[in-house]
Amino acid sequence: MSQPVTAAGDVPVVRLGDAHAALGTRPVLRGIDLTVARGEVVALLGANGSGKSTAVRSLVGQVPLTSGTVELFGTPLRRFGDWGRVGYVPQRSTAASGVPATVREVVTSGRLSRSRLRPLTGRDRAAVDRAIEQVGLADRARDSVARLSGGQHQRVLIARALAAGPELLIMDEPLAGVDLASQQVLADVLREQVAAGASALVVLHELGPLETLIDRSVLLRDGVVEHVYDRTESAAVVHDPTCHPHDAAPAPTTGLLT
Ligand SMILES: Nc1ncnc2c1ncn2[C@@H]1O[C@H](COP(=O)(O)OP(=O)(O)OP(=O)(O)O)[C@@H](O)[C@H]1O
Repeated sequence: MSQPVTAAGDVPVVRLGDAHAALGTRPVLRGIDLTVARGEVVALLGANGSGKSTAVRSLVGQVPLTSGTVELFGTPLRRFGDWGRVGYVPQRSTAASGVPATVREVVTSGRLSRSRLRPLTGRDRAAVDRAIEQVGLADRARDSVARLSGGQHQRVLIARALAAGPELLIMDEPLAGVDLASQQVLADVLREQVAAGASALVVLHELGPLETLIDRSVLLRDGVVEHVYDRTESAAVVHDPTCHPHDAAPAPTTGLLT
């Protein structure tokens, strides 16, 4: 299985090693190895139920591993506390809530990991404004999130993740059910973040406008890594009907694979 080549001493920003996890009694991750090198954008692909969300949720401590290791920036998760370095965009359906809050309030909550509960400074407020601008919602900052479209709501979640100035973005299906304009906003934001040195792990069903940004794609099937595709293969894998991650078809056997 190909893994990214990293210079000696260049610690991956994400490392899952032989990760096992269960939801209830059901084993969902069955020995996953996954790394994201510094500056890399990795897509996590796979059919519905293959374990993608569980894998990313294990990285942010929402699903405990039954065995194996999780490291962020070279630190085991249990000792990792520098959450300002990580921007997490959960699946929108799980993040939707009935709590009335404005766009600015939701995005500001993403800054708390940096402000560490002290009163917000001018710098904090500027970071929040910048994140809202990055996703093109400056004119909606005072609106209740309840009044936003699905795509706009997704942009709010992305801005919340950006507010802390993260070095690593972990995003769970950020394109799902989102209009094309919002998909393009995400692509532009991600390009900017990567140009500034950030890394990303993105759960996707389609690469869409993110296609040119993806360095590697990791395909999960039934809780294991089935294949890792490099940059050139990644675009083909989601376009090839024989290995579309939506399909529960057998392992791809086309010329894509090496
Ligand atoms: N709370 C739960 N208890 C038991 N099983 C669960 C629970 N939540 C999810 N599962 C099951 O765990 C498996 C993996 O779920 P997961 O959400 O990680 O998959 P996924 O690859 O992200 O799927 P999708 O593309 O549909 O979001 C699925 O079969 C799902 O039905």
